[in-house]
Amino acid sequence: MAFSRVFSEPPSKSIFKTFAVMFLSLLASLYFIHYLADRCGTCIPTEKRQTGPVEGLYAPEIKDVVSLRRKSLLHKWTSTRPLVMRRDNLISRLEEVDEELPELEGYKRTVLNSLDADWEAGGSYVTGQLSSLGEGSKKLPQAIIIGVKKGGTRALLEFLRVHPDIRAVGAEPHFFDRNYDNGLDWYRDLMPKTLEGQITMEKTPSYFVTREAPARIYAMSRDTKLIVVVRDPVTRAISDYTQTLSKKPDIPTFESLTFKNRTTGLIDTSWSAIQIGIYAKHLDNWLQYFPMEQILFVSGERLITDPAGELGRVQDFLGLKRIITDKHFYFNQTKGFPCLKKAEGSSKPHCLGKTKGRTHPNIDPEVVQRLRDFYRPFNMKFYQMTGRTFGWDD
Ligand SMILES: Nc1ncnc2c1ncn2[C@@H]1O[C@H](COP(=O)(O)OS(=O)(=O)O)[C@@H](OP(=O)(O)O)[C@H]1O
Repeated sequence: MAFSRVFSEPPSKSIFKTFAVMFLSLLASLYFIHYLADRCGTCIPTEKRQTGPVEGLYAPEIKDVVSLRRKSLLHKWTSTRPLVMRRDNLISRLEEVDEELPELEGYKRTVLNSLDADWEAGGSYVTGQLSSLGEGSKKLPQAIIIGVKKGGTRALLEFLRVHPDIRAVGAEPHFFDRNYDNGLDWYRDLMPKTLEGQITMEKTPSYFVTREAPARIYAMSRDTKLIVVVRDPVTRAISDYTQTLSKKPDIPTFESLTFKNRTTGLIDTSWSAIQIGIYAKHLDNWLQYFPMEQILFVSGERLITDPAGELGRVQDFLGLKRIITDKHFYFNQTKGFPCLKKAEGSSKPHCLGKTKGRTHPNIDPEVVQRLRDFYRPFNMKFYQMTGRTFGWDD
C-alpha cells in the first residue's frame, strides 16, 4: 500500500519468510491429503457432518473403517502440531501472512480455495439452500464489504453468512487492488454458487483505501452495493499496530511511529495505521463513482454491543428479510465479544478466532489524546457526509 512504512530487518524477515513458506507448503500438503481422503468413494456422507469440514476433522462420530483410518491420520496431525485450526481462524492467519509477503499469493490462494471448496461441500447440505451437488451458478458479487481494515469486517461477514439468501467467499479475494489483472472470470470463479435470489458477497477491507477500486467496481457493475464497517480511528490504528506487532515484535513503539517529530507533535499521516482512519478523505474518492445511498456504513462499535441491530440495518440495505436477529447471538464472557449460537453449516456455537479481539498494548494517554485531536475534524466531516454520528468524539 502506498502509505505503508517499510521496517527493514533483513534477518527476521528472511526467517519469517522461510517459516511462512514452510507453513504454507505444509498446509497445502495437508489439504491435498485431506482432499483426497475426503473424495474417496467411502467417505462420510455429507448429511452426517455436523460442522464444516475443517471443524469436522474433530468430529467424534466418525464410524466406518475408512473414516477411522482418516481419523487416526488426522489425530496424528492434530496431536503433533496445532495445524488443524478452525476455518475462519486459518483464513485470518493466512490473510495476515499474505499481507506481509504478497509474493506468496499463489500458494495462499491454493489453500484458501480448497478451504472454501470444502466449506461449500460441508455447509451446503446443512444450510439446505444448495444440494450437496452444489446447484446454482457462480456470479459476480452484488454486494461487497469494502472496509475498513480492523473495523470488524470478518465479524460482519461471518454473521451475514448465517442468512440463507447470502453466499459469501470466505477468503479476501483482493481483486480490485492486487489481482485486477487476473480479470473478471478469475474473480467470478472464486465465488460460491448461488441460486436465483441469493446474493453473492465478498469482503476485502483494503478496497476502501485503494484509489483505483471505486472505478473498477463501477466498471464491473454500477449497481454494486457497498458496505463499510467503520470504527473509532484511534482504536482502529492501535488495532492495526497490534496486528503488525504480533508478527514483528521488534517494530518501534506505537508512540514513536505516530509522530513525524514527537517534539513538534506533527502526526505522521504517511503511516498507513494513521492514514486509513481519515475516512472522510477516502470516502470522497468513492463518491466520485457511487451515490451515498449505495454505501452503507456499519458501526464497528455497535457491531460488538448490538450485533443484531447492525445486522438488521445491513439486511434492510441488501433488500433481505430480517432473518438474523437477537436470537442468533450470545455474548461470550471469555472472548469478550458476541458470538454466533450456530455458525453457517454448523449446530455449534461459534466465536471468531484468536486473531480477532486481540489485547491492545497500553498507549501513552497523551499520544491517544493528540490523535483524538487530529482525527476530530475528519470525523466531523465524515459524520456530515454520512448523516450518522458514530460517537467517537463524545
Ligand atoms: N464478534 C466479534 N468477535 C471478535 N472480534 C470482533 C467481533 N466484532 C468485532 N470485532 C472486532 O473486529 C476486529 C478485527 O477487524 P477485521 O475483521 O475487520 O480485521 S481485518 O481487517 O480483517 O484484519 C477486532 O479487532 P481487535 O479487537 O483489535 O483484534 C475486533 O475488535
